[in-house]
Amino acid sequence: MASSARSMAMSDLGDPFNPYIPPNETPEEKKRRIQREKEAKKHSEAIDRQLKAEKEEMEKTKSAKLLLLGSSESGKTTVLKQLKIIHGNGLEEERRQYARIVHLNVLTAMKALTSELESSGNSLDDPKNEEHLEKFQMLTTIKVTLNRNSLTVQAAIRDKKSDDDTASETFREHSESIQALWSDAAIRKCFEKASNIGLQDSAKYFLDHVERFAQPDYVPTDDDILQARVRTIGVTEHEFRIKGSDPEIFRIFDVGGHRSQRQYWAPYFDDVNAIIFMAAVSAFDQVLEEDSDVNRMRDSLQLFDTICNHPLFINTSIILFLNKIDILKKKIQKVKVKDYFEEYKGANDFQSVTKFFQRQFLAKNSNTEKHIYVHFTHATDTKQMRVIVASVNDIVQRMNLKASGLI
Ligand SMILES: Nc1nc2c(ncn2[C@@H]2O[C@H](COP(=O)(O)OP(=O)(O)OP(=O)(O)O)[C@@H](O)[C@H]2O)c(=O)[nH]1
Ligand SMILES: [Mg+2]
Repeated sequence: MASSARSMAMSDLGDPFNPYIPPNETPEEKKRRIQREKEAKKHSEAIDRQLKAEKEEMEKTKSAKLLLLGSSESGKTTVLKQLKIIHGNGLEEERRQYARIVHLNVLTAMKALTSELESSGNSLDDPKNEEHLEKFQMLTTIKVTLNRNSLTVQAAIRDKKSDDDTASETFREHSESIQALWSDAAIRKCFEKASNIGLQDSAKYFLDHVERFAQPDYVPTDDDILQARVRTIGVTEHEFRIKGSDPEIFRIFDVGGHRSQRQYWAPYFDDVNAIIFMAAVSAFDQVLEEDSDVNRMRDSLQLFDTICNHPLFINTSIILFLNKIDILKKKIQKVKVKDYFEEYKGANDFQSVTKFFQRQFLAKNSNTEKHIYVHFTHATDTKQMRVIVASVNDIVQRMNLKASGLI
């Protein structure tokens, strides 16, 4: 008897919902009591759930919603990566998955160069490199596979499970040939000449580091990830908490800028606090990948016109990032803006050219009340982006104070 009483007391101690058991409880009373306790627990859980939902809703209304918009390759996802470095948990989550994107980027860059060499009718400078060229040209047949792979890479980053390593295997099989070809003067000539052969802006960065990327234990650095290019498909949402700012939570939406992707933007146009519109100022002499009849800069200007004057964005502030200024600086030493924009009468120097493009964008805005903040950016440079991100944060906070009537 004594031992059973003790064992009962011990089991009571372990149950917080059962602090007291009436003595001489009949089985019927026990059943009712357990039923009551179950209901109390259910009720308390429902209250917890409601409180949690209210807290989430409150945080949502206290957060700032920002859209990253712009044409393809303008640098939207790069800015997002910088935000992860500056205000998030860094790039650890995607670091390993990026190895195959880096490998794919190298393959794609060399593919564009060898195709250009072929169509120009020129031959390699060093005949010893012929065997490497032949080996590389065999890749034509798997180009489709590589493109498909770039999409699965993006899916892999999202759901973090994919062991499809075709790109890395192909890269390692060809890394020696790529290095030999990249050192050939005829290939270098193709690189210097062509700005419209499908070469991504970071092609040189990737081709210069092939040896490091080919190491069996290669893990991408932050810079490798910032330079890597994978086209965004669909729209992705990212949340950042910036301590000490008001609001603290920033919800940032990164969209795909390719023309086929723009149809997916509209559902995200409600309750937007600010738009970061990105345009690559260096792209004035390039055409769209999706339509070789359209100049990239003119496409950006047209898109900016649509966004700026969109009925849902009448009062939405726009932060305009005129990006890739590092590439622009180099490019205008050789390429004349007036060859692509006949209306341009100024000098071909950085100050005059950037002023001209800034005016072109601002002229699209038909609402004089609307604020458009302009920044000249170099999105792959973390140091510069720290300063830019801080000033974007200032703008959003000022907007917030204004909205609350405090200023
Ligand atoms: N040199 C240089 N490269 C940049 C800069 N900004 C972005 N890039 C590179 O440009 C390429 C395209 O950048 P993304 O950020 O992927 O472009 P995106 O706007 O997200 O493109 P979509 O997803 O297709 O809409 C990447 O290889 C980046 O590393 C810049 O300011 N300077
Ligand atoms: Mg992107």
